[in-house]
Amino acid sequence: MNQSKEQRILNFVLQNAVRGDPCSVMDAIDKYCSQKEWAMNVGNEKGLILDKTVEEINPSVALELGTYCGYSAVRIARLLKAGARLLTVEFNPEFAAIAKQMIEFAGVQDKVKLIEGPSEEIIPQLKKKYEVDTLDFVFLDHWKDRYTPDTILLQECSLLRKGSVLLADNIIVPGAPEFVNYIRNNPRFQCTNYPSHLEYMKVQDAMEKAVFLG
Ligand SMILES: O=C(NCCCCCn1ccc2cnccc21)c1cc(-c2ccc(F)cc2)cc(O)c1O
Ligand SMILES: [Mg+2]
Repeated sequence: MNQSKEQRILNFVLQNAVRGDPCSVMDAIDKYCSQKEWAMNVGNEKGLILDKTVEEINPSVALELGTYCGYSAVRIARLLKAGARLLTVEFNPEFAAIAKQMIEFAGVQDKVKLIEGPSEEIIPQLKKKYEVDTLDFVFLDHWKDRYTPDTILLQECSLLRKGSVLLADNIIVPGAPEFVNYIRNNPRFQCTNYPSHLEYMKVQDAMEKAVFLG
């Protein structure tokens, strides 16, 4: 049974990165996906925007929608203070299995809770089943047509508080036009656009930050 691309990425990390060193894991994934096989990790250029946003907020509780191979989960978790945690949601069981191994190899497993399932099912469970009060930070990187309904669902579930920060990937490619329209015209959010490039490509992309005003 021939391997998936995601398994090849994990194997490259296991052979080329240093166990317990998150940066070496990120570097190995970026090296493989820029030189061998493209993959939809947030990458190092947009990753720096993600880093700065996480460092600015210093979240106690963060949510990621769209784990994929775990690149951004490792990227976020490495910056979290003692006792802080990242909940990351992945819909595809194969990707979740790869991400679990990636997160453990990077040594950030104590800060990360990987949850398998669709966001519309998981978000309503966060308070009771996952003991979340409110979310300090949310990274949107899953189905682009779920960014808006899930942002609405987060509000309906009282998971956002004054100052909660959303950061959305792929505003240009593949694009999230409905989300951009929703969030920029919503008086309860203060938005900032961060032009960048599609991971590993010379193609324009952007991230959108939205601060919930309560
Ligand atoms: O599609 C993208 N990501 C989403 C993958 C599927 C998410 C599924 N999923 C995960 C959790 C979850 C929870 N609930 C419901 C569904 C859920 C994506 C695509 C591109 C891209 C692709 C081709 C191209 F030519 C250019 C760009 C680049 C990116 O950076 C991306 O992020
Ligand atoms: Mg993305």
